[in-house]
Amino acid sequence: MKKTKNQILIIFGASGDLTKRKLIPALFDLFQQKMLPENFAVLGASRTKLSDKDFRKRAAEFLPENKETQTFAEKLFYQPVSPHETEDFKKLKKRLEKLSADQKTDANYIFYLSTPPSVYGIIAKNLCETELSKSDEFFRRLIVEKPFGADLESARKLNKQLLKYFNENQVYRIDHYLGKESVQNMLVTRFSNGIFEPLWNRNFIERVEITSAENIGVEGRGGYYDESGALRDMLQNHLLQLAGFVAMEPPVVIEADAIRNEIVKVFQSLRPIPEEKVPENVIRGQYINSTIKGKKIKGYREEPGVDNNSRTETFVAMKFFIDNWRWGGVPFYIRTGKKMPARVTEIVIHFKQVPHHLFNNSGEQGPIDNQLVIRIQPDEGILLKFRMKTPGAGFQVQTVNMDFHYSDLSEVRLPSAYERLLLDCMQGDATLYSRGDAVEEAWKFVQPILDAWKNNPNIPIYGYPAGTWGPDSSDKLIQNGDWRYPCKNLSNDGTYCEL
Ligand SMILES: NC(=O)C1=CN([C@@H]2O[C@H](COP(=O)(O)OP(=O)(O)OC[C@H]3O[C@@H](n4cnc5c(N)ncnc54)[C@H](OP(=O)(O)O)[C@@H]3O)[C@@H](O)[C@H]2O)C=CC1
Ligand SMILES: O=C1O[C@H](COP(=O)(O)O)[C@@H](O)[C@H](O)[C@H]1O
Repeated sequence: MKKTKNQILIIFGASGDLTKRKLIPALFDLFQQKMLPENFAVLGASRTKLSDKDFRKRAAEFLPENKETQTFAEKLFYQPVSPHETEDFKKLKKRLEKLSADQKTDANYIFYLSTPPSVYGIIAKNLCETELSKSDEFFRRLIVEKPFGADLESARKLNKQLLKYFNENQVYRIDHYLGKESVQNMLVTRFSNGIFEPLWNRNFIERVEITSAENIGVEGRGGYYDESGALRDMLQNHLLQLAGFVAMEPPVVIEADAIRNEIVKVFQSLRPIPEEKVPENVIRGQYINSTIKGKKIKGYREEPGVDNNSRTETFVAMKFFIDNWRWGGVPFYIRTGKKMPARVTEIVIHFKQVPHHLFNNSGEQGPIDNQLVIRIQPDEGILLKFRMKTPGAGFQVQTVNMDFHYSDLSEVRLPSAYERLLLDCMQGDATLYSRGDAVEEAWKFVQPILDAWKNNPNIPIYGYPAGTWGPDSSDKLIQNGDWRYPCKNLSNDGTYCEL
């Protein structure tokens, strides 16, 4: 087990939603698992004037009411800081010196940027100018929340700004999908088994399908989401990273740069989709009102903070290719959307047909679809679908499942993505964080789509009733309309399901 040095985590934007809903609970879990260093403190920093006591009270909102919570809360402190006030940063520095001495934490600092991205640059600048960004003796790290830019140009600008004040190896760009256990397991599945890798290429794989469906809507984040949309919010980052893990070559070693080098190579091999080809390769949709199980569900345009005439996509599906030796000619299909029938993220590897169909007229008809389904969430695990003989006379065939669920492992506890990522950063491991060049490559791929939608308002945005699998037009993207629908209990009309 790696050693975690004594340190302080400073959260900018600590009065916000992410801090109380994700960061504090993740830290509490680490505390409970005894994975925090012996001497550790959290210093919340945002403009709202709060005392340590107020901050502890807010932080406890998503924690259980017990003695452990009280002990944990004693590690939480607060300092009002406005990103533009240099005086505040001087006070912050003094407070950190005092806190390090009182809590015996040493002057190892992680600065977590959980504010609107518009102030990331000024915070980095002020940290540098107060000499908090570098130290010969102690580590100084910067975690940057998403979104990392809104397009290629702004992402480049942000990278440039941050790298003026911090070195690349100090910057941890968070993509919480990489912190998911089942995403990391993809590396192990692929590279520690002899059976998958020989098949993992264009000779045996017909297509790859990645779905990340959410049954929730924008949940009070209408203002942010309406400026963003599914392409920026999910596809440019989380889903392309998943594609990177599926498509990458084996890294030389399991270390940050070795893995990140392979991811960048995948992104560099993405075949650009020129603006004029966007309509045939990328389908966008927006949920409209509907009735599910007798309950009326609002359409996206009725959500608070959303423009009544909004043309922001809440669903996007895309077909693309990776032009390299391993994947030449294999289509990748990605789709993500809000207000879909279920919360499910999975990767489906569809294998090619057998060269000759011996059992064509026996039992199940139609093409054989051998699938390896990597379930990212919920019910993390791996499913292999293959055909076997139905017991009895003749050669009737049927498809069966070999199904592994993480929950089958006894005493297994899956850490949350934020828990894993925070601990990694505390230990100086950037493997599961995005590197600047990869983020820019991903934006480079997505940029022509943003341009096409901006420059050509005639490209349709299809409505889809809340609670369905997106617009019908997205079916035309994939061969034979053949998306996998990862659902068990379909409603009578065949559109709504629960896992
Ligand atoms: N919430 C979530 O589930 C997720 C959030 N994120 C990202 O995390 C970051 C924080 O999100 P979230 O906590 O939801 O946002 P909130 O709006 O809830 O909180 C933002 C925080 O930043 C501070 N802030 C707001 N405006 C400014 C400003 N102009 N200058 C300085 N500080 C400001 C606010 O505190 P104060 O006014 O006291 O300064 C507040 O503490 C964002 O970048 C978001 O995109 C990413 C993934 C998921
Ligand atoms: O980054 C984001 O991710 C969430 C989905 O995360 P998950 O871990 O629940 O799959 C999404 O709801 C949000 O819009 C987006 O900003």
